[in-house]
Amino acid sequence: MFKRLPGDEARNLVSTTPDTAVVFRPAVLKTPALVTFIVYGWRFLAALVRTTWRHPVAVAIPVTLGIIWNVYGWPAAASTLGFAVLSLLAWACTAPGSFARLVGWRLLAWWRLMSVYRRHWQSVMDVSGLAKRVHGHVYMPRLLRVTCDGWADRVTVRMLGGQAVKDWTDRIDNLAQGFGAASCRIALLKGGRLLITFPRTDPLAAPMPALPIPDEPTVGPVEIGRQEDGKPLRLKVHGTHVLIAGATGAGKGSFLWDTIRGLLPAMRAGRCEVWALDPKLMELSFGRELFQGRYAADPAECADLLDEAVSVMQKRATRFAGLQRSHSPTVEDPFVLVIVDEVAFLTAYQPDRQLRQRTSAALATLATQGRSVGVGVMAALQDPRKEVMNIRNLFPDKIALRLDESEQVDMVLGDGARDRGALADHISPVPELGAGVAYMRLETSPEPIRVRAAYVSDTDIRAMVAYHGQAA
Ligand SMILES: Nc1ncnc2c1ncn2[C@@H]1O[C@H](COP(=O)(O)OP(=O)(O)OP(=O)(O)O)[C@@H](O)[C@H]1O
Repeated sequence: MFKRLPGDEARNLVSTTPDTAVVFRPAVLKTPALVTFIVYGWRFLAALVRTTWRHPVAVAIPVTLGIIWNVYGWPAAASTLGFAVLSLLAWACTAPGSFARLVGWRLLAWWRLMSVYRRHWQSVMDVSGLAKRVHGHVYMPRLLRVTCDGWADRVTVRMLGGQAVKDWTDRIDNLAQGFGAASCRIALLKGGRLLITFPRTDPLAAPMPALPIPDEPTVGPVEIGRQEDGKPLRLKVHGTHVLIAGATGAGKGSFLWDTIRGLLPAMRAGRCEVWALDPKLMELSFGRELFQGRYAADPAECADLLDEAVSVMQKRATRFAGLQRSHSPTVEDPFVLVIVDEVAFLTAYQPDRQLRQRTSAALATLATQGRSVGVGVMAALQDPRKEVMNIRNLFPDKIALRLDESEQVDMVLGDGARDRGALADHISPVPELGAGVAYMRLETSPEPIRVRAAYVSDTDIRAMVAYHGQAA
């Protein structure tokens, strides 16, 4: 039915309305053969120039081999080809890193471009509604570039004029399924250009054991796990406040214990103190010796401890005023990290209204004034609604573990985070697959990143207590 017919036959295709009153007959215009040749010749030339411009190496190889064949005969061309292949193999075996960077990922990118993205581009754009039809003409977003690394394909796209980033973020599922990936992320590169990341593998699929305790005392970003691209996950705690939200069993405890583990040498050296508020009595009590008396579980004691932190903060602010604008941890003025597990117990579920208000006020004061004087807050909670945690916006860095509802993702990570690919409500509830997996949105980078915290077991916590005790 859709076969192209020569003009003479097309002219005879006649269709009518059901009552045969109106007859449709296609108009056939005869194009001179010369015009057709010129058009096809021009298109061929343009494609040749475009291909040479875009893929100079890929074009140079067959052209060089062709010249050698022509001048010296086919055995010389075959030997050159064999020598080149063997050299590449030797390079790949002896220096796989540089081979992958300079050749391997480029070849893979070309292969993925041809076999996946260019092949399915039109159909995926059409079906997902990203291509537009105006007066019978189809406008297609342009596929500009594909690059690869060990983790993902990164596809650069030019949007259609008039399209918004939201048009694309609304279709991340269509794009991922269309190109055979499990998920995808979308980021704006510059006006009109998007970078779409399609992960090929998942380095976070298996749980990670606890990381070694660092050798050097540091309060700088502490390594607590791995990022989706396989790079180490370093969490900044000094000079910020961190909010961690996740349903029960999502693995919030891992983030708390990994952070304490990373700070342990600094704690032992006296340059960092962790103050623990553990209203559930289940999480931080296990290593309470580490907190050197700054541990509270009873709500009234928690409020007292928070007031003490506020007083430390205010005294420092008075001393620092006019002398320094940022804090460097010392034994005299250590970095104080106030960790609050299940903060909602204190700010929302606490029946004593006065205590509730005192706790909320102290937390808000710390969160607004603490970071420049070396007092940080790391709070964990299950329910991120505003009624439960009305100061969640005071935390510059946010982590969303598995959440029960899709609306909760933006409540934790901020507006638009889920559209940008932070599918925290899709994280698996199976502990081996999903516990400790989270999306992070940092103050310094609005794009959410997928991460997994290492699992700190009870044995690891006991070892941490022993390590800390050695110095005392
Ligand atoms: N990083 C991790 N990797 C693999 N498994 C983990 C990780 N963190 C936790 N788990 C598993 O998930 C279980 C629940 O973890 P955890 O108690 O930390 O969750 P939670 O979010 O603190 O839950 P709750 O709010 O109920 O206390 C743990 O017993 C452990 O088996």
